Amino acid sequence: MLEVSQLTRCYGSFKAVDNVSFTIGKGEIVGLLGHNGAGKTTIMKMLSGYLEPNQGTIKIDGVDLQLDPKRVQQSLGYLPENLPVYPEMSVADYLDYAAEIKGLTNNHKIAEIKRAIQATDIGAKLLEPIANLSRGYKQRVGVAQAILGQPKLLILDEPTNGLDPTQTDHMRQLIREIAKNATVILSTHIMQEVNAICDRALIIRHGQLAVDAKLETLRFSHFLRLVTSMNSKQVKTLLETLPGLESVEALEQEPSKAVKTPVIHYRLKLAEGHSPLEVSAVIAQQVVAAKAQLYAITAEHRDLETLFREVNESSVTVQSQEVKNAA
Ligand SMILES: Nc1ncnc2c1ncn2[C@@H]1O[C@H](COP(=O)(O)OP(=O)(O)OP(=O)(O)O)[C@@H](O)[C@H]1O
Repeated sequence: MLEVSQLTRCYGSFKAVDNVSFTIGKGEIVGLLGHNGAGKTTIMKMLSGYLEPNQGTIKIDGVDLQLDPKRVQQSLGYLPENLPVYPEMSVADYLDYAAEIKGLTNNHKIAEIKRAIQATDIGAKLLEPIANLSRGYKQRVGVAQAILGQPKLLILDEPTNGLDPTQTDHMRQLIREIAKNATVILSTHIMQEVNAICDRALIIRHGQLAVDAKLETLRFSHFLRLVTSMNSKQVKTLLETLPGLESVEALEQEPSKAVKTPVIHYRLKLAEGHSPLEVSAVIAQQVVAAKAQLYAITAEHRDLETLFREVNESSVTVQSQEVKNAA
């Protein structure tokens, strides 16, 4: 659906976006994350055709944005960070104007405006001047103009910026609804946002793509929890030979001999490049084959805030295997 290849953009001698490549499939909701100044808005502006890259290409459904900007722009919707809304215009007039710019005409235009009003629930505000709207309603008007014409790709720059918790909730529901028929890329520096609505995260650090992975992959840490009746000596012997494991740590005291079937918790560190599911399956087989009790084996979950901090403070880079394979 969206193919971005080696995208680079400089402001004077400063490289704001540096050789960024990724692809996004149909129906995905992808979060573009990064600290203030990381380069998110610059990427969004290039994806929307508002800003030209110095290098690289952007293709939507195989069509190059630079070679055929009009055609590509008709299939995308863009909510910019700062809405270019005209304060003196009423909501209805503004949507009519936005629909004309998108090339919509006659009955199709009217039907599309109605659909966008309904989807964003702004029917009660149609005759209000935009200047009188709350921040949340302005944002909804911005989304309404972005979804006119049923774009295949929706680019949302900080869609919940400045919204209160209720408005944020509404906006997230709306994005999920829109994603049923479109691919969505949204920028944010709020990790809960990504947790709440995205399938995948791209983390930008100093203009470069540091992480491109599905959320389910990012949430896995490199640790497994094993609960078994085996004592630590048995566990170490059994698991020593497993290539997928780096270390084993017993988390609880060995029980006294008086207890018939001990229950011992272990934390196992996965070796680099090994999938938690794969290694868990092998461990489960080994424990059962040794005729010991297997009470539980689970992957520890990592919180995304920690990952985000690590990525920004160090040189952590993550490219998940699924994403690489899909590319
Ligand atoms: N028009 C411009 N001229 C010069 N420098 C710019 C311009 N626009 C952005 N920059 C710089 O490029 C870098 C990336 O900016 P960008 O707005 O893309 O970051 P961002 O990740 O969207 O940040 P934020 O989260 O604060 O919105 C920043 O260092 C910024 O100061």
